[in-house]
Amino acid sequence: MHAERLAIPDVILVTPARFEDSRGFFSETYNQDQLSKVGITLPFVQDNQSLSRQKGVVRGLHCQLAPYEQGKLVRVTRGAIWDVAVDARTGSPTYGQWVAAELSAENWSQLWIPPGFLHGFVTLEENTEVQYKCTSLYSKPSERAVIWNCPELNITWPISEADAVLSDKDKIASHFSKADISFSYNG
Ligand SMILES: Cc1cn([C@H]2C[C@H](O)[C@@H](COP(=O)(O)OP(=O)(O)O[C@H]3O[C@@H](C)C(=O)[C@@H](O)[C@H]3O)O2)c(=O)[nH]c1=O
Repeated sequence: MHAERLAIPDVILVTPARFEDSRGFFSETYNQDQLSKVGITLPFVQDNQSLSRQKGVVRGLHCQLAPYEQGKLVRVTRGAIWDVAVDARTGSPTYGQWVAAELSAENWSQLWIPPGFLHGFVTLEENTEVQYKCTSLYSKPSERAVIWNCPELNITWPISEADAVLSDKDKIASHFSKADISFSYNG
């Protein structure tokens, strides 16, 4: 497994080894021991999967408030996404900043997004399947959303606004400063 800290160092791009042979490949897609060696130690309690039929589907930017804040380990098993994490931890030196990585069934990378971040992605291919492990259970009342193209965040998305396909909920999401989202930062 290869691990790389991104410009916000608490966000980690991990790429499990893939053993190819004439049949196809084998890969350990989750190994608690290897992840804990690179600092991903929180236990996961829920696995999610979504399918987006179109290219340009934007999901996000989402989070759940404390005590249901979620760390997420995101991967793609079909297609490709541009995956974005926004630091929403009050007091963090990178508060309000974002990082992104392309995750695909081909590059086999996974993005670790700790609790205290907003998460969102856009699909780069049709029929993209995203799977992610979460450190906290779903809590509908705790869900918050920030508009994907919030000018305060200035995220570089690889699609035009006209091509974005959003849920009704995500279309009317708030700006970052109006969303009333606050997470603690523990250094
Ligand atoms: C997130 C979630 C949704 N649901 C239900 C609620 C709703 O009826 C349906 C679709 O939910 P949404 O429209 O919120 O799905 P989606 O827009 O894919 O939301 C997801 O986006 C990405 C970016 C994340 O990071 C996730 O945590 C989650 O917020 O699924 C659950 O039952 N459990 C869950 O954990």
